[in-house]
Amino acid sequence: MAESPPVVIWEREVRSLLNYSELIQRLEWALGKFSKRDSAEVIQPVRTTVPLQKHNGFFGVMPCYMENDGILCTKLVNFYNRPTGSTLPSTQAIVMLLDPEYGNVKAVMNGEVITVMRTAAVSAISAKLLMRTDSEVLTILGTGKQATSHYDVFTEIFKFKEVRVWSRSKERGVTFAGTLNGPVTVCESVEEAVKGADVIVTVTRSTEPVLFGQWVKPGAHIAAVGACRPDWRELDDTLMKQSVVYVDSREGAMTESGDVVLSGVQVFAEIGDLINGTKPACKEKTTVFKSLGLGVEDAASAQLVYDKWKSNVM
Ligand SMILES: NC(=O)C1=CN([C@@H]2O[C@H](COP(=O)(O)OP(=O)(O)OC[C@H]3O[C@@H](n4cnc5c(N)ncnc54)[C@H](O)[C@@H]3O)[C@@H](O)[C@H]2O)C=CC1
Ligand SMILES: O=C([O-])C1=[NH+]CCC1
Repeated sequence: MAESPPVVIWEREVRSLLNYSELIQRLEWALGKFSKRDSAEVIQPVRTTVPLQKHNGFFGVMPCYMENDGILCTKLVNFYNRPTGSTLPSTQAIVMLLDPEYGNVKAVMNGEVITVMRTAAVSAISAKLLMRTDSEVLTILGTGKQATSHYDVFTEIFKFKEVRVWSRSKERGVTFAGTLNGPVTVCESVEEAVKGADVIVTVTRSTEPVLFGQWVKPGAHIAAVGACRPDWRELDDTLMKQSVVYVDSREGAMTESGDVVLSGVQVFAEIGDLINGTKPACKEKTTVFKSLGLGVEDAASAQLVYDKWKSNVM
């Protein structure tokens, strides 16, 4: 009912309502709609970001309206470049689902779970579309929250023979390995971790390149998830220039991605173009999927949480 106060669906409940197979389906659907650039399907501007200079962070506002589907949503997200050793969280978020006709907020949800799960699910979609079918080795660079969700979804939906992980500190790598639901090889250096890898996920808070083209096997697929500011990098120019570059949003990449903007590469396609069949998947080439995170991904995920929550309470 329009007058009811918003329901609050928090961390544990959001986690229990989401699973990767449903999330992947919904996100493929949403990314395909986004790339049609049809305003009745999706209106989603590039995220507005307000610098929190004193705290080395950014406040992001991520609205999205899907008129044909009656979904109106916004995420509020704070993300920080915390100094090493800081115990403060690097991402905090809430997601609000609104009634587009009445204008009220229907639900307020924990946004951290949605953010870690939908980001990992979108990277998995990129790998489904762009990695070679004989891929055997997955490498994850970084050992934070996104590293965990990426490990979970990649090992759930693909069958890699080996998963490797690298952290700047070996000790953190070993601790991280102990938290996972499966085996992983902890590597001492990025070069060792990515040697011969078929799929590489970069989920660091680095602002300088950590992954260099000279180390990457030709034909590998890279899902680059960190470096979400125009002056931040995770990948070097060589890697960007030797790869076919896919993004979640062209406008987002040209505004927010240091790896795209500073290397001067051309974006080849959006992931939604692949889903819609309007651009090809160049699997035989080295491919980079530069992920920045979209409001439409949060909207589709939040609607899924809400639909499942409603079917549980009715
Ligand atoms: N593309 C997207 O949709 C999203 C991207 N992100 C970004 O993904 C990245 C990872 O996020 P979380 O896992 O939540 O962060 P986190 O703080 O949990 O983990 C970050 C990891 O990066 C490592 N790290 C920090 N500085 C580094 C450096 N200079 N070189 C190498 N490693 C370094 C840390 O040790 C840690 O392992 C962040 O940059 C975040 O802003 C977050 C949410 C969505
Ligand atoms: O999509 C998202 O929520 C974010 N992308 C970069 C930091 C947070």
